[in-house]
Amino acid sequence: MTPLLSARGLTKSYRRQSLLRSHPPRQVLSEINLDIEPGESLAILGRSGSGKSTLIRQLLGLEKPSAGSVHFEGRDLRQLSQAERKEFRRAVQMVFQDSIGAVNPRHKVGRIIAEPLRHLTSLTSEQQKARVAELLSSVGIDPADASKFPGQMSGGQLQRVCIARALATDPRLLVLDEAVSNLDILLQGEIIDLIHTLRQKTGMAVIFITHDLRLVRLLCERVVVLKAGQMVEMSPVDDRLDLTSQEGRALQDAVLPATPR
Ligand SMILES: Nc1ncnc2c1ncn2[C@@H]1O[C@H](COP(=O)(O)OP(=O)(O)OP(=O)(O)O)[C@@H](O)[C@H]1O
Ligand code: NI
Repeated sequence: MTPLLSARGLTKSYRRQSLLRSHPPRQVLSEINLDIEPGESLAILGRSGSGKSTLIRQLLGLEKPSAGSVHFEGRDLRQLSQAERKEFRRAVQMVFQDSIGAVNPRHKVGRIIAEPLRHLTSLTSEQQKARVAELLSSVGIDPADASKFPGQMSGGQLQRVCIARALATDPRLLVLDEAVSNLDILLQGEIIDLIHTLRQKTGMAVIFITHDLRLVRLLCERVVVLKAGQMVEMSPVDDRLDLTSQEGRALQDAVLPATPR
């Protein structure tokens, strides 16, 4: 089956600006090869600064890689037609870590969630309103809050608004970049149940960027470990989650509670 997304030789360097002298560009992703299969659930682990968000920005066509390519259902992102790009935007949705920065503070919650419906679907405004109410309820927010501004919502509520927005177009791939880590445990459970149900209902694939190995074990079938921009491990996830690479083991040991001495 054709992968949803296929990265080959994905490399990214950033020019380091400095007034005094020019530095050689810094390579932060090196030669990543990764396929995302329809319906799968993949975790991307790695220390802070290891390249997780940079990898996602390349995979989602939000940035141009310095080398390598990304294919969406077999089509090179660089050669998508207008219509194919619109379909790509509809099918692949993302929730960023920083939801406050991801919304327009002057737009009401209902308009924020309806954004992708307006640009990427042909729903009438009545149908959009109904879909927004359905989405708000599905993330545990009162549909009446559609008339609130972001400034009237808590951080956790806003994060759920962003998750609702990402789910608005029934995506085939949802990317969550540390998107539940700052929700309280109860809310995390509700969002994880929602994603689990959606995956069963619609076959939606999910990529979790997370430091939370509990989440990986609960929801993911495969895990990729990044270290300084390189993929150092790709393993299946079973209930034990036994990472094999040195970096994977270090991440695992770092989070397991120290065994009582
Ligand atoms: N626009 C940019 N310009 C220069 N360097 C960048 C840019 N974006 C990311 N980097 C660098 O690339 C490396 C990877 O950053 P990235 O945000 O992908 O890490 P991460 O794994 O998502 O980290 P975290 O877990 O803290 O979110 C970091 O060293 C970062 O400083
Ligand atoms: Ni990140």
